[in-house]
Amino acid sequence: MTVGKLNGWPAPLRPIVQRFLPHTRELQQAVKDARTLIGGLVKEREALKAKGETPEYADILEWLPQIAKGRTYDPALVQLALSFVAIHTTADVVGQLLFDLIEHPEYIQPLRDEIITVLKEGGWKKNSLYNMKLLDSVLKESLRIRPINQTSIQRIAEVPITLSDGTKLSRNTLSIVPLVRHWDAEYYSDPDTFDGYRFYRLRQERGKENLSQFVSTSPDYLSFGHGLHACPGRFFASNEIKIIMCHVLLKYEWRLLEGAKPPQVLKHGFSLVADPFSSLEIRRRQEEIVIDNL
Ligand code: HEM
Repeated sequence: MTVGKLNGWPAPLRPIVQRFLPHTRELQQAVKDARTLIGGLVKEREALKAKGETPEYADILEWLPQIAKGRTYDPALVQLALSFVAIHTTADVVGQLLFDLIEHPEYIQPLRDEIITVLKEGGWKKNSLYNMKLLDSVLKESLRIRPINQTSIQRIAEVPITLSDGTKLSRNTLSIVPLVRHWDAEYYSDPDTFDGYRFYRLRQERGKENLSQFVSTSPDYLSFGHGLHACPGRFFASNEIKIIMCHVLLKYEWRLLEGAKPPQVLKHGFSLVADPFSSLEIRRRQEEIVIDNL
């Protein structure tokens, strides 16, 4: 939003305007707060290490020095950037899925049945999440039809390069890869129709099991990018979203407020955002099995 507001100003004025816009001032304050919090944590750890104590932390603050290999970095900015790419994406995917299931309630009972069967058999194990194949398929279909961005891959050529089709890119050229295949009948039959079983069926086909999972990427499915820089957080996101949906599906029912307009995807630049203006009514239901303590 803030970038959008700033881009409304001519480029030479932006360094000046950014000091006065309420949105940018708020963000600058958030960065300051993050530096105080994270800087404090870094100092605390340094003090412990100086005393000879070597507690083990498995987090980005500990990994950063190894990754940086001597380059300078701001731990607060790294943490903020990571939180941004990890949280808003996951939350948006869950939000969109709730809307999709309102539009396609026929998937709700089969999804509940699958969750109950799998969790009864295997409990909360990673393998159980793998076995939620309909949930995996519904999620993948939701993110196929409505990815979080129309262009998942964006790159700047650091050196002049000629692509395999002969296209020449000069240094500093920005290239983007649009997700057009997601909506192309050559790659997906009836591409505009939400088919929650689409990838479930493909997983049954010999040789397509691995290609058709939520976390799989390919030139035909770019919601997580593809190749060397494909989203490394997608495995975590997949497990996280499935666990959230197990709780949501078994414990709640939801619908749009009476008379509300169907949710509209908000287009913001290349971003596609689950309708932030839509309100839902949510009601607790009696779950068939208690999943909290499995
Ligand atoms: C459903 C949720 C998510 C979606 C749809 C998503 C999508 C994406 C996309 C499209 C990219 C760009 C890939 C490219 O440039 O080729 C990306 C990169 C990245 N994502 Fe995610 N992401 C999600 C969740 C997460 C989570 C939970 C984390 C961290 C825990 C994460 C960490 C990252 C990082 C670090 C990159 C940069 C990778 C690189 O440049 O090498 N993402 N993600």
